[in-house]
Amino acid sequence: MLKVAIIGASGYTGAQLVDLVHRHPAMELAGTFVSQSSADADKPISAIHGQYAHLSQYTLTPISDDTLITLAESMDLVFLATPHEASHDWMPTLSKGKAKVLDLSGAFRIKNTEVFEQFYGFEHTATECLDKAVYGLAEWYASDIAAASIVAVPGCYPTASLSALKPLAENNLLDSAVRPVINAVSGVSGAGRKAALANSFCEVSLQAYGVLGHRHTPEIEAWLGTGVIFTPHLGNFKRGILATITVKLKPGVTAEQLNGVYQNAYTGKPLVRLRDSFPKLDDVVNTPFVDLYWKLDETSGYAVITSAIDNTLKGAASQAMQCANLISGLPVSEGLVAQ
Ligand SMILES: NC(=O)C1=CN([C@@H]2O[C@H](COP(=O)(O)OP(=O)(O)OC[C@H]3O[C@@H](n4cnc5c(N)ncnc54)[C@H](OP(=O)(O)O)[C@@H]3O)[C@@H](O)[C@H]2O)C=CC1
Ligand SMILES: CC(=O)N[C@@H](CCC(=O)OP(=O)(O)O)C(=O)O
Repeated sequence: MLKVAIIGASGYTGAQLVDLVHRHPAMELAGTFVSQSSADADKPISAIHGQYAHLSQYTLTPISDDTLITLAESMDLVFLATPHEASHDWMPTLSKGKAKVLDLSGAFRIKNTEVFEQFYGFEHTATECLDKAVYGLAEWYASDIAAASIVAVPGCYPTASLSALKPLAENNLLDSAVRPVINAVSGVSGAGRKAALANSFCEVSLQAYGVLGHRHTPEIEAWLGTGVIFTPHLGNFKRGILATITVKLKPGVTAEQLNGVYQNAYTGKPLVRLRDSFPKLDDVVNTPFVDLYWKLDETSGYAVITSAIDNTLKGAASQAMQCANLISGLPVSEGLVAQ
């Protein structure tokens, strides 16, 4: 059995990982951690998340520098489900031993360190780790992930956006003069569990935010290889992301060609579902899938693609588990869906 620890286990994605690791046939959950000063220190996970009321055996232990060293030496896999800066600060210690580290934060997703100052508000100094980190978009970088010691699991909006756009970019179908336009709506769990006025029940009402300046714009652009216009929206629901993406294709691209490109990209990829109608959020909430559907107007060359995911699963925890499977030589969907 692979020995696994989760840091940030009380948060939305961390608790989701507790459940996934607990149910995984080849993994043993050997430690669940929170920050040193956590209000949830020493509580069982069952006391915080009612849906895990059956998991009272996992206690939330405050992390320390000594513990990080021990985890690096003794674990096979460590998941960091922590804020960007905590992941940034801890990665050098955690990645020194035998443990492979899967980081759900944004701290190691982009190679250009200027992005961190501009979009994340901190100076990136963990250069060696950043060099080593592999981007964990599981359907696209599987062989790199399998050989990695540090995986930067993609953000939720980038997962939805790149899953829809990579087949077009990789096959050189995008009209380079027109940026893809991504409009995406996320449930409030995307903002994490800690209280904030903007995310409180009476304040949330469908609204755009981060317009022309969200930190996921440089992440999408870095891994797509082209500029995009990305507009996130906060919706008054708990889970899920629905991204509606408008692209201009090169002259002469046909609907049949477009269908072929998606089929080729995702045949044999069990966690991508190519649909025959536009997916709705309920189709993917509480699942590890990304659902895609598209329509092309051959006359104008514009296509609209819809991508739907659960932000805490395919957008975070289950994609992290796909990466953990790949890094461990297991089938990518092990513990996620029955084949
Ligand atoms: N929610 C989502 O849909 C997605 C989240 N992510 C990323 O995943 C990571 C976790 O997100 P999410 O689960 O939503 O976050 P939450 O806010 O729900 O949970 C954060 C976890 O980290 C712990 N933590 C908080 N502050 C610190 C700190 N300074 N040092 C160490 N531990 C700390 C928290 O516990 P405590 O404070 O009690 O110690 C908690 O266990 C973040 O980097 C986020 O950006 C990525 C994709 C999607
Ligand atoms: C609704 C909401 O607030 N969503 C988050 C994105 C969550 C995510 O993917 O996070 P990271 O890139 O931070 O890891 C946001 O817009 O900041």
